[in-house]
Amino acid sequence: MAGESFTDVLIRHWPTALLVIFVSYLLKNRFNRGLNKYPGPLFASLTDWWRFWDVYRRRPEVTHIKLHAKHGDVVRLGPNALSFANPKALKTIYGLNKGFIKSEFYPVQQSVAKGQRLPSLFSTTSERSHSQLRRCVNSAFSMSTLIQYEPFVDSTTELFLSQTEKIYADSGHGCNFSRWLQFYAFDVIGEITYSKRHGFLEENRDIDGIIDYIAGLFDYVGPIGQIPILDLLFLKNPLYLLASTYGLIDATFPVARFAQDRMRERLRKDPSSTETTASFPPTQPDLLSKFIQAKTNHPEFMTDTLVTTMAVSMAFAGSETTAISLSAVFYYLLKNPRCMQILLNELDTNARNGHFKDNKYGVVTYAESQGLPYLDACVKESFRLHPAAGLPLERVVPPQGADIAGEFVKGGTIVGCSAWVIHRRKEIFGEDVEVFRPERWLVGQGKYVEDDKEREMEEKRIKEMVGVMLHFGMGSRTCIGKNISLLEIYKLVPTFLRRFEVQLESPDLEWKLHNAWFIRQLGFRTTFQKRDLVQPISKQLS
Ligand code: HEM
Repeated sequence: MAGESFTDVLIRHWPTALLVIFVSYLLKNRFNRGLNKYPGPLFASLTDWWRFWDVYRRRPEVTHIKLHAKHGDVVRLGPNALSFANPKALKTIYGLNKGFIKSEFYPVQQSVAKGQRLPSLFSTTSERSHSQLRRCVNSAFSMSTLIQYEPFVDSTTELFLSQTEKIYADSGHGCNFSRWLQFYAFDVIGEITYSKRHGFLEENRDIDGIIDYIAGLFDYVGPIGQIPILDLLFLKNPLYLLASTYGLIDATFPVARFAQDRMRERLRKDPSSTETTASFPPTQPDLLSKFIQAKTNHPEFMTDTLVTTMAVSMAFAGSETTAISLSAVFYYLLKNPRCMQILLNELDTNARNGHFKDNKYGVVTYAESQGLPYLDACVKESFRLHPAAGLPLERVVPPQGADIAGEFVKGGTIVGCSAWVIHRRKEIFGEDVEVFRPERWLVGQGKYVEDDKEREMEEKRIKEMVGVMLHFGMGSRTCIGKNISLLEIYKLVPTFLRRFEVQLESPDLEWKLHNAWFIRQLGFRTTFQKRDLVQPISKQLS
């Protein structure tokens, strides 16, 4: 034994040595940055595989709600990850200039074209390039620009209505409504971005498998994003990307391919440059034309690759999320016939009073939809109960550490809030947080309020609810496409309900939720019957 070197001892006792290393690793994780003081599942404090497994089982939002109900406002979800349920945490974690950056969860979502990662506005963790890019493209998403996109939404909406009538209402066939709404949302984004629909609605199928591809990617992103380094073994494997760069395999995402084709159609090569300039501007400015304009305005920053990335990320960030939110509004209305009836009354009364201009096809303008308070309450209530993003929006605490809702958290810790948890805070939203009750968004809860003081208090109550809603995120990384999605939702819901009577195929069945970062709904099947469009009284009299 004497004279035996340390290496010899290690080799001879390798099982014990491995065990010691493993236990030390777990203990290091357990006491990481002093996070052992926070409650949560024991396994979560030892390894990120706990949250990987939880997300992989597809209902992590239920776990998060239960954990916060059991342990309170701060729960440990990983060796280096905390979830906050206190709405006071929102301002610190997502507030402007607070120094919190997106975690490594986000780059897992980067798409790939010709072997190159495409860091997008959504997925970049660099605050510097994010703010530069956001400045370049912000105006394309402003409220005042919105009006330019309305004709695109109208044209896809008219197709959606006629196809619904032809394929479902006339035949009496049942419809996978969430899928049908996915086709709608993807086609609208195609039209707003490129003035060209992907063609899902025309053909009633997932063309080039684009929708299933994106769904599969989100299925991947959810769990892999809990241990982001795993991404280097799979989709961002350096060898795979290298092979793709040299054209040995094609790792280009189908949505990226669609975008590249549209870019080629739109652009011509400037002979004096390797970059491109716009050639065939569309008659109606679309997002792509605005991104190309941003390149002309900011040549020092915007490149062709960034223009393509912006276009691709519109489909990634804007289609599934909008489809999910549309499904939620229809589903909750169908499950709550009382609310559906109030909304139908609101639509029919307004139609009789001549509020809507289009009484042939029933398409409601965005401006008209803003005069429908019960519709507004139903949309807000759906966003509250079913926010599309189903995981905490992760951020990394700046190096100096930060005080978050009364807790000092060390720099480098991953922190976040989940909209599914925040939107169920009883002190903000009321005791009945699990109930779909649009009236909570109305002054006086839908009853007439005479007293000014009471009205003021009611407005304050609603403002407080609005202030903590996290469905579009918050702060500098808040959803840039919010106005576009609201344009779609506020137009489609009333338009569709004017034209069709919607029924659940099996009223007693619940839908099934599938949390793949965004929470898709499965098994939401409906039937449609044509409704006679309610006409203005003036027209009926003449
Ligand atoms: C109801 C529909 C939508 C929902 C619920 C939604 C939700 C969100 C959320 C929660 C974030 C913040 C993510 C985070 O902080 O981690 C976000 C960011 C973003 N969304 Fe949306 N979104 C919707 C529609 C859209 C649309 C239609 C587009 C594009 C046309 C879009 C493009 C983006 C982009 C580019 C970002 C990143 C913004 C940035 O970091 O500056 N979204 N969205």
